[in-house]
Amino acid sequence: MTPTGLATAPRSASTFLAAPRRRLTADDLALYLVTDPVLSGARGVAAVVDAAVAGGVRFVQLRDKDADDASIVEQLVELSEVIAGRALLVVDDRLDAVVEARRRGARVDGIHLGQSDASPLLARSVLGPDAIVGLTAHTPAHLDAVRALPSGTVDYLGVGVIHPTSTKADHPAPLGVAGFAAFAAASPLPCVAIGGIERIDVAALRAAGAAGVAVVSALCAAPDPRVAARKLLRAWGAGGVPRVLSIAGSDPSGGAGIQADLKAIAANGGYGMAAITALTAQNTRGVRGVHVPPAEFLRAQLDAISDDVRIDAVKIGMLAGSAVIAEVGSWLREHRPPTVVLDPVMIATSGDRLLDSEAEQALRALLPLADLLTPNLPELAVLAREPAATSWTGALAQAQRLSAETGALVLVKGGHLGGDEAPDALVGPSGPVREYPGSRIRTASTHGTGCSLSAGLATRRAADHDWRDAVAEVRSWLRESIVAGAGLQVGSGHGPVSHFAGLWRRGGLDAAPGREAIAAEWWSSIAPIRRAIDDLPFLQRLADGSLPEASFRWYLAQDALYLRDYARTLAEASRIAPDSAEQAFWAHSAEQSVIGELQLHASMLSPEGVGDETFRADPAPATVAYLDHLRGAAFDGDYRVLIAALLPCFWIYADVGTRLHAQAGGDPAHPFASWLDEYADPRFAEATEEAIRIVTARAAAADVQTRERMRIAFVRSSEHERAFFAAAGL
Ligand SMILES: Nc1ncnc2c1ncn2[C@@H]1O[C@H](COP(=O)(O)OP(=O)(O)O)[C@@H](O)[C@H]1O
Ligand SMILES: Cc1ncc(COP(=O)(O)O)c(N)n1
Ligand SMILES: [Mg+2]
Repeated sequence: MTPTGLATAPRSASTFLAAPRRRLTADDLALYLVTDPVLSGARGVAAVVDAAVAGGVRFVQLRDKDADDASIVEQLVELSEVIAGRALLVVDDRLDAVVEARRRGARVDGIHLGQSDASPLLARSVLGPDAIVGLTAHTPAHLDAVRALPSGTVDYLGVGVIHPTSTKADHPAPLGVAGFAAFAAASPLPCVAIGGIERIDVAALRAAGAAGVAVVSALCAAPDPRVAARKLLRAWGAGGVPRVLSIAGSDPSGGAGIQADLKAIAANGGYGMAAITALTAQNTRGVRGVHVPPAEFLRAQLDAISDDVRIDAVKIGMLAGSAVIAEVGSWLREHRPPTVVLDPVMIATSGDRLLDSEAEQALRALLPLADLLTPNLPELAVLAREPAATSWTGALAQAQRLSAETGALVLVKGGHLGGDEAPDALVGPSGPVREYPGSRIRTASTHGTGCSLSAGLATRRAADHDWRDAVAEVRSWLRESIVAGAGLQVGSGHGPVSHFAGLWRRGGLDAAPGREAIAAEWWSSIAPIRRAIDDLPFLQRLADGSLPEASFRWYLAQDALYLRDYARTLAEASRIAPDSAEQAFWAHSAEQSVIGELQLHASMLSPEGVGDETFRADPAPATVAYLDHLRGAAFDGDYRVLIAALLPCFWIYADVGTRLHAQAGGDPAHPFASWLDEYADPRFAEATEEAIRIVTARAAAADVQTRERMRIAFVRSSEHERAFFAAAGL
């Protein structure tokens, strides 16, 4: 078969569409926010709603007893924009306001009625069969009245109060949890508990049969409603495995598209679902054909999922063409889950087109609906309508413009820059939020890396992680999976990554890589830095003895300044070490730096006696920068990050020292013999091995975020090592 382009198939006999839609999914009611203008304070109700919805609230009731109808309409219009389809919105009591807000284009899903408000029958007939109608109830007589209504008139009951509360004047006698349980058992409709509910009540109310808990002050008066919502949902038992939907194309070879996404979601701890936008006929060598089923059928897949399942995050991949984009956009506007990651797939790793060129404009319109975009450099350029960036700083600036234009965060992937580095950066409207340095892994197993990255990110974010941490964690997982990809032996082109490499190696999701694997990964992380150090003329001429004496003295004077404070950070590591063997090791290393290495420097700098010339030099910028980095790590207070920052001064010196010593041939007449001997000393090699053992053991025992922070501290120190040697100039 030859490439067919992006042909859309005609509606075939096997395509059927049946779509009875339900108003409420099982857990929309789990955490129900009732707004309060006073408790929301100066930040305002809209800000509280925005944060609470970001924290997982899926049901919002606007309640403002004092506002007039015009103000309620205004507020509904504003809240409907803020919510943007991420949650259902109803209003307390005001039927006319719903009608008017809807007329003005607001999405208002329904109404909540008190016993003395308009009748449920009237509300249902005015708002139509798809609207949500809720009713307050707390007595057996209320239940009898509900049973007398035609079925489908009321969707849920708000039942309370559970505890005495100040947010409802003249509330009835509190039911307590036991009273609620008795009421819910007799009710024909789902019952949401309301009234003075705090986090400690949530589990008991769920056990008592509640369909959800409605809260006012627990969210409106919370310092951060997003965090408060997360905690309440966790207490409800909803904080578990995130449900993640991939909307993407199929890759039958299993390396990219939905197949990669489902593996990436599972490997990162999520439950994966997939709605297929297009089928590709591809393998590791390229794409042979693309078949795009009718967009209405994609919509049927999406509706089938969202009618039944609470979706915590969506990852969007291959969209093929504008019809699919329009369908995804319209679905997203109605059901926007709390997390949306959009990987603007345009061209496959093999170079084949996965998006019609005329669909680029339509894709741009979709971007504001995403929370995070993950373009590679060519895709970034297309979206920004600019030529492709040729430098990393250029790419960051381009990403900043795209973020400002779309309101989404942008993860720029430096993979397409070429060279030894494969950095990524998280960029917001005011510039980079965090950069993630990383060396390029030499491998052909990169098919589906972009798909896997974006699906992993949606999952980690939905599991309650900060975007910055989510990126660090997913990168660490993906790098391990890329390294292991070749071992799968799938295909002869760009092979897939091994999504479960970490799991298979150790037989558990939380298991950390072993010490040796960490040492190997970190050492390979700094391969380009080590190569750059080896290429410095300063070190080459130190080895062959041709380095001018003055350059060497300059270097020694800086190194003396460095060692004095390096010894102090070693002592700090000793001070905060959690066990006495490590405490002794760092204390001994501090002592060695002062009495061993520093005395050598002093004797070479001022042969007359210690102290004379040793610390006279002005510290060079590279010296200051390196020491600031170490002191920053010490100040940060995490022992593990501090010792990771201290490690390159052992490891790189032992490595460079041994090789220079070998090059110099152990010649006692060599002008720099005593310096070369010091760092090639077997005792220094032993100390280095011990330092590597201690640091990598701590890394293996650390959580994945700390491990990544350790690795980054290690890479930064290594870069300071290079800059320090380079500063000696020539
Ligand atoms: N050879 C590699 N070494 C290290 N990281 C890589 C390599 N190839 C891709 N990555 C990482 O995989 C992720 C996906 O990037 P990339 O392959 O550039 O995206 P895409 O597949 O969309 O072109 C990025 O985090 C990137 O840094
Ligand atoms: C169905 C499908 N979707 C996406 C990609 C892009 O893959 P990559 O992650 O390598 O950019 C692909 N090759 N096939
Ligand atoms: Mg890609």
